[in-house]
Amino acid sequence: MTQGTVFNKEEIKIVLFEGISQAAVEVFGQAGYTNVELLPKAVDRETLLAKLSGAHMIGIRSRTQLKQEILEHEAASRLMAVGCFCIGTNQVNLPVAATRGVPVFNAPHSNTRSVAELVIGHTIMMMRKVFPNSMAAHRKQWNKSAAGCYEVRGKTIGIIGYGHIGSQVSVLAEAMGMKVIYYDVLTKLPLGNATQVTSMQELLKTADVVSLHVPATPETKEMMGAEEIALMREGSYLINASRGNVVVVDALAEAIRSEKLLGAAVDVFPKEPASNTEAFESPLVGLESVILTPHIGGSTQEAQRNIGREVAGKLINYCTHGSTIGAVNFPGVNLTHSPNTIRLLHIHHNRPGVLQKINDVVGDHAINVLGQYLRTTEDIGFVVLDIDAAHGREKVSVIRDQLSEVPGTIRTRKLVSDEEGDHTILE
Ligand SMILES: NC(=O)c1ccc[n+]([C@@H]2O[C@H](COP(=O)([O-])OP(=O)(O)OC[C@H]3O[C@@H](n4cnc5c(N)ncnc54)[C@H](O)[C@@H]3O)[C@@H](O)[C@H]2O)c1
Ligand SMILES: O=C(O)[C@H](O)COP(=O)(O)O
Repeated sequence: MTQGTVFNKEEIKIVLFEGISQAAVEVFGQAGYTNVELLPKAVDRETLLAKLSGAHMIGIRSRTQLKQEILEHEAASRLMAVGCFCIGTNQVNLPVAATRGVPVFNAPHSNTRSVAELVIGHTIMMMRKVFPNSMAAHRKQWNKSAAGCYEVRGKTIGIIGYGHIGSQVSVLAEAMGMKVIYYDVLTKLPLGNATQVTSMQELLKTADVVSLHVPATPETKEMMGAEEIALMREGSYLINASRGNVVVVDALAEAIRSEKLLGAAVDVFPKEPASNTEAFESPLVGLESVILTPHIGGSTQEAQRNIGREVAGKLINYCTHGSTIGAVNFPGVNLTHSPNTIRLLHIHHNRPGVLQKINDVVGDHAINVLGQYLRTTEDIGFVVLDIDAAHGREKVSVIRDQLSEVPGTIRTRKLVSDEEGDHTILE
């Protein structure tokens, strides 16, 4: 019989990469998770593997790539959950994480306002040529001129992707007197006086400023190439604060050089430096009507603090209670305290017969099951069994061992609660 390894909360190893907010460490600490290492930046592959070794949970932002090779590496064998302390989760191979029994959590809302504000800032800065004039002034050159400078009032902003960020850009842009049109693959409720258009082509032909707010998917990869830029109005502007590979950067650079576009603002790039010490390279470097920002759309104190709290909370809920609410690659089961129970988590491939086998194992033992939960996605099944602690840990360990033998099992975990129902020990 395998008893499994017992970990108290303070033994759960948590590594946070990429300068995640101290607020996360505080939230972990308040919940009893004190073994937290906070690294200031993204690390190279070797350091990543070294830090992963023995880690139960890790936190990353957009730079750390958790590819199949990393997730399947021996160093990641203890990895129980991943927190993306940002919105995007495209840096993680989500299906592989799921089939390793590793739920991935993110913060889908916490930095959206920060991005929307930056986009509005970019819009005004571009249309008033603030950056080239400011840089000239720093060189002691006085460029007082109205040439090529415009108010945003009365102009049309075209938003591609009307989700959490796009819709907030819509509200802020309208408050400044802009007309808002948007294109989305889904029918979205228009906020204020915004209007949904039926094709991206229509939007590109109409808008004075085009702002991209789509996720990184195979469909959005290079969705703004030379052909699409050619459809844009002469002398219009493009903003990309979504993901770098949504735009073909060479095509954008060419459109700026030919003055087809009067300006652009770009916060995300197909290739971004892994750390602040690495040089930034892009075909857009040196084009002064392009505002370049180093992927700082969500980089505000407010956003980072909120993200730190939100994602740390989700990881704690998973570790302590097995709750997967908010996971992007896993069936969502909302679990809380359950006094005097031993909770078994069974993660399995979602294929016919697994559930029957689980029930057979449980049925073979005369036990009092206080709660049973099941959620599935297309690929993954997640069963939670709350067993009366009166049956004792030994007996439940036998059941766990048998459940681990069920064909299709990915992973099992055992959480033992105290009288208050806090699952303090993980085996
Ligand atoms: N620059 C930054 O620092 C920063 C910060 C946060 C988020 N982001 C990025 O911003 C993007 C949007 O974030 P969000 O929170 O608004 O996402 P969201 O999921 O709320 O919204 C995305 C919208 O895009 C739509 N969409 C998907 N595919 C599309 C397509 N092919 N054509 C048109 N519309 C499409 C969806 O239907 C959805 O409405 C993501 O890529 C995210 O990673 C960047
Ligand atoms: O996906 C996100 O939330 C943004 O791209 C921000 O990423 P960051 O946390 O690496 O700044």
